[in-house]
Amino acid sequence: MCAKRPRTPPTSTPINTNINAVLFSLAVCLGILFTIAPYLAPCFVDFLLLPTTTTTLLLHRASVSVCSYRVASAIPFARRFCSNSKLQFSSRAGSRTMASGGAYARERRVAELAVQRAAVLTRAVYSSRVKGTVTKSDASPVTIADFGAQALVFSALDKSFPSDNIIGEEDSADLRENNDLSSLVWDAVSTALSASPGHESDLGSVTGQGQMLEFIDKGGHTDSATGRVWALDPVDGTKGFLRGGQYAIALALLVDGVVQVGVLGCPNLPGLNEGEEGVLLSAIRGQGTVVKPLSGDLDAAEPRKTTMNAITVASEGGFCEGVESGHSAHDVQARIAGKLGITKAPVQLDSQAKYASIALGRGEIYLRLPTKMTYEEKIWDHAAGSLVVGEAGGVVADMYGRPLDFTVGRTLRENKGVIAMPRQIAEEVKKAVLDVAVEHYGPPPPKSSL
Ligand SMILES: Nc1ncnc2c1ncn2[C@@H]1O[C@H](COP(=O)(O)O)[C@@H](OP(=O)(O)O)[C@H]1O
Ligand SMILES: [Mg+2]
Repeated sequence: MCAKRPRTPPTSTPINTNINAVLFSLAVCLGILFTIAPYLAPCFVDFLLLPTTTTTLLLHRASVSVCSYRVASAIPFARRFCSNSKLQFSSRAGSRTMASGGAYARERRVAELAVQRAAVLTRAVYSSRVKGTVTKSDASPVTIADFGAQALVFSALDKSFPSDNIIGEEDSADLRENNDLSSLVWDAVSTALSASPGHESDLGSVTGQGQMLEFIDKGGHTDSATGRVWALDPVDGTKGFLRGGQYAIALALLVDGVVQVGVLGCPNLPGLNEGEEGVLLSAIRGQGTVVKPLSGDLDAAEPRKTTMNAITVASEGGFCEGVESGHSAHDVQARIAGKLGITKAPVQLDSQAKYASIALGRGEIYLRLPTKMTYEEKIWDHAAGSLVVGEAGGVVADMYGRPLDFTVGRTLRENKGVIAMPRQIAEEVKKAVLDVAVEHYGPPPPKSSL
């Protein structure tokens, strides 16, 4: 696992920086002009009433001090003006890049392209007989697809955002102990690279097996609260992937512990057009959620805005849950659904395809109640999905109604369970979940003692 990486320098381009500087200066001048104009009048009076009298002297002094105060206050005015105009200044978090599409447009584009390229690999492994499954120390499975997709996405992050930190689900320990498996992963990576040429200036490449292992190990960062941190689940829902069910490639950018960009590639969800398979959802905080087909030229594809079903009572909706009964408590979820008057049978889907489905309006509520209170949800299982739903008009919380806290490292240790639903029914659902949760698991543990 890699050591802590250096602090993130701004990644804005010089052109953007220059534009910002010119606009900032203009705004300062405007601020000065508008704010000191009323106070210039006494100066003219002063000039006209020569020789100077005590009264005009006082007036003059007052106007000069008010003017200097106003000039000073023109700076924050300019800052506010520019930030309202979505022009950005370097922040403590380092930077956000600006492109024609606004803040974080470049991060979203690179993330989409990286997820799409990773999906080429996962799809090939999905339809291959050889999956190279090994069991990790936590008893969960990992495959050629998980390792290969992680190598491809991290090569893109390394190329486009070399100073950013990364939290990734996998590391290369199993591959370093097993050269046959490592060779199979390299075969999959090199095949996917040849099958999806282009965009090397953004996505980089992987030049050999050694570099592949190095890329896989770039995801060992532990501090999720500071600066720019990418969180990746290369194959979320590995059990679903192996079973022939749903899975997702989930990539998110956190800035100072807040998810700003989320991208979900869901190769097995029904596509946007008849006969198509796979969707690519992406969200930038404050800019909504859009969807594109997962295959094809992403730069040419028109992003389609997506919003959740704005139902006003929960009983009108349906809920989805995971397939694995070991990952969420189906019986508790059924009780909550009953309390809400939901009559439709639950839709079971693996992975963050659940977040994607409700963001696409193909369902309304997502319930994930813990099977054991000691389990800590992983940030890569929720970072991208929670923003995709939040920006599609949804609310994501834990079972006690608390917002997900992405600032506490690689897990969501301050939260228990996860629920997501349209904003319009959030209070109703949160209350029902809280009642059942308190009854079943006990009252919410105080923060930091979980
Ligand atoms: N006991 C448990 N409770 C909740 N989630 C668990 C769990 N054990 C594993 N998981 C997580 O559940 C994820 C899959 O979610 P779902 O059940 O919704 O498909 C897994 O992601 P990976 O498949 O990436 O390991 C894993 O991180
Ligand atoms: Mg996962």
